Amino acid sequence: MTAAPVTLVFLLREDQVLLGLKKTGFGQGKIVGIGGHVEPGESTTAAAVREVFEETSVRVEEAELVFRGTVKFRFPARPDWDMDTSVFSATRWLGTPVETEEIAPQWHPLEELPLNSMWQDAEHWLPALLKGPERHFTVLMAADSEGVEAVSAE
Ligand SMILES: Nc1[nH]c(=O)nc2c1ncn2[C@H]1C[C@H](O)[C@@H](COP(=O)(O)OP(=O)(O)OP(=O)(O)O)O1
Repeated sequence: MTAAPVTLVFLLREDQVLLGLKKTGFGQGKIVGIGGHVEPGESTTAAAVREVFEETSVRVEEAELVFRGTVKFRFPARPDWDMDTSVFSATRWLGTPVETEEIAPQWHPLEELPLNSMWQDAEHWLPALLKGPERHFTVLMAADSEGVEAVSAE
């Protein structure tokens, strides 16, 4: 089965990052990054812009997106959940994040990421992608599709 292309966009202001409490669907109840599926025929950056707007009402220009790397999520017990994630950040946008049906946006200090409330794999890739140069990770999920079996980085 082919992994679905998805995006994550991390808005950065001073020493904070915008995350959100996922209220519905995949990852419900977890604090997650803003993003979602790339639609057929859509570019990755266009999908990133659309998902930020749909989930937070914030407008980001495609030109403001900085590519930070990739994360491949592999769910051996649920191959239909496999995703190939393109990760972006942005420091300029229009508007203030507002709660939507899908996400309650929250600013978090970069030095105090809410890793205990996120997907268990986030600690392995999120701090590195937010801070460092471009990186490429593969996350192999455990059989329960919650724990982490292995993480590799290029
Ligand atoms: N193991 C994992 N750890 C993590 O931190 N984020 C993960 C993850 N597996 C998937 N994701 C993220 C990547 C992507 O941004 C998001 C996919 O979420 P959604 O299903 O909510 O996508 P959409 O917003 O397109 O929603 P739908 O249109 O309702 O499918 O989940």
